[in-house]
Amino acid sequence: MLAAARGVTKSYAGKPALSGVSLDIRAGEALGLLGPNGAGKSTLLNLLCGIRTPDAGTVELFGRNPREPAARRQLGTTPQATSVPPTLRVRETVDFVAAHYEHPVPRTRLLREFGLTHIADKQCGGLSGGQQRRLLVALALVGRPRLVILDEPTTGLDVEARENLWERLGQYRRDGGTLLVTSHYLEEIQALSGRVAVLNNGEVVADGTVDQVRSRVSVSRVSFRTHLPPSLFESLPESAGVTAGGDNVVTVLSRDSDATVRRLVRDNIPFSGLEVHTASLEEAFLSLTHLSAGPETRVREEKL
Ligand SMILES: Nc1ncnc2c1ncn2[C@@H]1O[C@H](COP(=O)(O)OP(=O)(O)OP(=O)(O)O)[C@@H](O)[C@H]1O
Repeated sequence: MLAAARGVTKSYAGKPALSGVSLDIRAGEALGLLGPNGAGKSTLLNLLCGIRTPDAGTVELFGRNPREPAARRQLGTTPQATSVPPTLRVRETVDFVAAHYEHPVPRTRLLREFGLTHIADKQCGGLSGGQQRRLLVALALVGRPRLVILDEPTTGLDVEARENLWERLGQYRRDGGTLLVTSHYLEEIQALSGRVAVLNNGEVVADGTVDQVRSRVSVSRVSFRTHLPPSLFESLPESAGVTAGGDNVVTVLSRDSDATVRRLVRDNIPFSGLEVHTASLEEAFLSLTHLSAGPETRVREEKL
């Protein structure tokens, strides 16, 4: 195990951000940490990186207290709020960070892998938000860390840059690296990781493979065509959200699709074109964190 939190509690001004959180990060895995805004993801990462200390419980990094510099030697990280030095050039910044490590990735290779070669001579302050983000992730990897912890690495990147970044992180993992990453883009986490932990209100509400998390909530999409108003179906006891599509198609995100179908028939609901599908990870996640009981748009949003 490379890092762990055990029964960790952390409050800010008396308001709990984490309440008894336990999480192990095992060698070689990619763990996606998911959760709505304010769930406690950044707080947990900051504890694991030694930026903050827990009020109760213990945090370990490579078997040590993450506050010890020696514990962080094999850690690569990009906290959410980090910025690059505005007057240094990209290549100078890479060289500066690389100088802290015994066997850094050669600068030209790192810049090439992250698509930064053409801006090597630019001052960091003149980079776009997306270029800065890419540079920060490159810097997290320059020291060939055994564990990389990234807080929302793809925020502000366009689709192509996001894909490139995940490809690069996938390569890091195939090379034997361990990755802990938060993201609001569930599809990305799904593609990258074998394991997902879901945080909500400072507690781990699910932890397992993508399939396990999905089966734990076993949410299905029950779609059918009807002239009745979609809002009518929000009150179904097993409903975790309703969306209305074109052509009078209503989709109920159901925790028990059999019960939903039985109810439609029993209540003589006029419907046609019934389809039942397993929900996406995103929908399962929404159901877990009870967000989906709200307006229908929430179910459709790609970004949580
Ligand atoms: N420095 C701080 N001072 C006071 N409260 C804080 C501080 N940092 C976080 N919090 C609070 O702790 C809770 C958890 O915040 P945290 O940033 O860990 O969540 P998060 O899951 O990372 O959210 P996001 O996805 O928005 O980054 C929130 O209620 C937040 O307002």
